[in-house]
Amino acid sequence: MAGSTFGKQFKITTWGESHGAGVGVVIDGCPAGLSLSSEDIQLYLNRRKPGQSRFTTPRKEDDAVEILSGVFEGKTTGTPISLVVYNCNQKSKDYSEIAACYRPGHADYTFDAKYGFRDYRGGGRSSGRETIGRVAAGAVAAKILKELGINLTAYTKSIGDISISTLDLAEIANNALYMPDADAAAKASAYLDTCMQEHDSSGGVIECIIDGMPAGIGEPVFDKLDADLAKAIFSIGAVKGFEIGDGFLTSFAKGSENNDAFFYDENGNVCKKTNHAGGILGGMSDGAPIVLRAAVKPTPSIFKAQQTVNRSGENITLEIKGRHDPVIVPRAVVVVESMAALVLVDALMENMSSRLEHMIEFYNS
Ligand SMILES: Cc1cc2nc3c(=O)[nH]c(=O)nc-3n(C[C@H](O)[C@H](O)[C@H](O)COP(=O)(O)O)c2cc1C
Ligand SMILES: C=C(O[C@@H]1CC(C(=O)O)=C[C@@H](OP(=O)(O)O)[C@H]1O)C(=O)O
Repeated sequence: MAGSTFGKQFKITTWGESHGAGVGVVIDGCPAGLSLSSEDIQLYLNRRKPGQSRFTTPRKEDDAVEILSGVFEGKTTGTPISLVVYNCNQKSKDYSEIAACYRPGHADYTFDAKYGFRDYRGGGRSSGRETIGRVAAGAVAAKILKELGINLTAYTKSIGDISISTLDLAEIANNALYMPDADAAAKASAYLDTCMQEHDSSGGVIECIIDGMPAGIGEPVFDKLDADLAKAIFSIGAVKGFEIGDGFLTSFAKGSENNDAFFYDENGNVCKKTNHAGGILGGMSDGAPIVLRAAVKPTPSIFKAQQTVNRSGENITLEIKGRHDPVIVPRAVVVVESMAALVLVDALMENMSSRLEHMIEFYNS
């Protein structure tokens, strides 16, 4: 199975299945000298782990991370960092019927079409559990970014048609939905309760704001910063839409409305009066905050009866059993933040070879 490796300089390979022994990641290309502990990583994993509230899968996992390599005396050594989380609460019996049929909206059919054989337990490799490796690596990337004064903040922007109308950052960690608006969180919770009573699920939108990114990061043409971010975010299961800045809304605007006017601030820095571009122009950061959004579809495994087919050529009615997220959005907030962090670290590393004068300065210093 190819495609489990992401990044060029700061490279990650995730591995593992939802009902296998465990899941994890190998990070290759992390610079030596970063202070790193399992607690740094655990803080991120705790935001993603199952069983956090009535709006997450009831599967009980601590998702406790172990650092197997690459860290010595509390600091990264520059060698591969291997991180593991053991699976402790698999209930594979729930998947005995799914082994012989295809859940609408999940990857069962396409896995069978490709490989002719699949680990059907818990969705195998296509489980949301695969994102543990991404988040563990994202925690390391975010720590590097912090050293450079770059900070990422992600939150739930909407659930169903209930959107935030305030951006109270202190509120994000106060509600189970990671919404920066207590009123919207209360309304969204009531909506999700109704969805759950109806044995249904909901989608929503995640927004991520990145502050402190210097201008000029990202490679023109194929490796544009926005293109790399799009690939990173689209690689998360259940993500069906991606936007930078005004995104799809730019199609309704006129050039005079959409262009962000430049001006010099009192220190002579180039600034913009608005940020419709979402912090990226020509595939390179423009110094304004990078603003991206991901649209997340409703959880495919719902308890409502659904029409599908089995592997014996029959049309059947499927009633899924098991433990599923009634909404993926809140658990995916930290996954989006982590994937964005991975892209930014990689782009910053790539950029170190963009100017001869920088190389001379570095090697002669
Ligand atoms: C954090 C996270 C949790 C998820 N939880 C579930 C779940 O409980 N049940 C489910 O059917 N799908 C869940 N998914 C979504 C599936 O993994 C995803 O829909 C599936 O792999 C098919 O991929 P696609 O939706 O991108 O086409 C989750 C995804 C993520 C990122
Ligand atoms: C356990 C997690 O979420 C799982 C994601 C998932 C899916 O199909 O994506 C299906 C369920 O798997 P299982 O039936 O094996 O418990 C969720 O519980 C996790 O993300 O850590």
